[in-house]
Amino acid sequence: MNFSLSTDDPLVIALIIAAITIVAAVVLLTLVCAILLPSRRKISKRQWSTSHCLVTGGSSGIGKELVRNLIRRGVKEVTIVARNKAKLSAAQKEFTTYARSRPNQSSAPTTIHVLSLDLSLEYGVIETSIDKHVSETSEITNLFLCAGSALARVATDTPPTSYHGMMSSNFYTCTTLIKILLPKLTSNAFTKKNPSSILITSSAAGQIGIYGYTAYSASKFALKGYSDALRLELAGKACNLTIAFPPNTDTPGFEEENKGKPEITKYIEDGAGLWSAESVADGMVEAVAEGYGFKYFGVDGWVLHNVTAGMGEVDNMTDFVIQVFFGGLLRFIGICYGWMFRGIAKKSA
Ligand SMILES: CCCCCCCCCCCCCCCC(=O)[C@@H](N)CO
Repeated sequence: MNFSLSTDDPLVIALIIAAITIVAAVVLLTLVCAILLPSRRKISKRQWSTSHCLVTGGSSGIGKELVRNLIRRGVKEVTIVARNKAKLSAAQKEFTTYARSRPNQSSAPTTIHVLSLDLSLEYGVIETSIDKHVSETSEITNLFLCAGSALARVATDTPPTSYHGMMSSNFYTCTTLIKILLPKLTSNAFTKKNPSSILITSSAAGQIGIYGYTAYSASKFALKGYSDALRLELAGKACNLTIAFPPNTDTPGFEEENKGKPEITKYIEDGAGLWSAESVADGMVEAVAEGYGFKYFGVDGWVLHNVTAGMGEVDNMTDFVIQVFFGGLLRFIGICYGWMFRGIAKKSA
């Protein structure tokens, strides 16, 4: 048979048309996304040097490492918000020394403010305290919400009040501060070249319901729903919103939550590894500096992020291509993991 005869074959012609259609669709969709995708607003080095960062939960764990990271970036002022006065003044002392000893200083050492405040108090009390602090220092330009805690219990072992407790420590701490500071963070003082920023700390357990995290997962999922809705309010405003989904992180809080944690929970979450607070904090600040909407950690985090994309905003071109063209494959992997987790839970039932 010669060549011209085989291209006459209707099957070959159909295949060629199909291939051209698929390639054209991929190119067209990607092009449309490239045009419609809003450009990321980065925070420049110069801008950090004029910023006042407020960090909740900044006296311990990820929040504390995040403060250290901000000092290294040469931010102008940091306010650490936490409950424990003794821990706060210890952190203030430690960080003031650290700020002064920071090598290669191109800007003045960071000023460390502390604000002792129980973020589970009534809204009015918190608002008064924050307003007073701002008037005594300067306007907040970057908000880092790292306060939170974890309870690892199955539903039958979770006291009813612990659901309120988890929402109060992980969710309301964020919504309250954003309510207070959002008008200023979205004011005309900020521009596309000089944006303000908000970081919300969810968890990998805010992307996937993990055995033994009934109350905790719920509070971290709440942050995802909240931030998806809030992101739309920020359209056209020069305020970046980043939500982070860290895996297990080596902190005092993690040691605390491990007491009484079900073995199955430990087994499942161990799969994503144990990260240092320093690397998680650095990843989060870097994501904020780069203007990313979502921050995940490691390969598991990457898969979880793309498989749970749902109706959330698309962050960048890579995510667009992965989610649109490989979403089905990732979902299949997710289903297989689900079967595995179900098997683990069933065996110990
Ligand atoms: C589709 C396939 C994806 C597969 C990967 C699944 C692995 C799941 C591991 C998740 C680890 C979650 C840790 C959260 C820990 C946490 O937030 C608390 N310890 C708080 O301190």
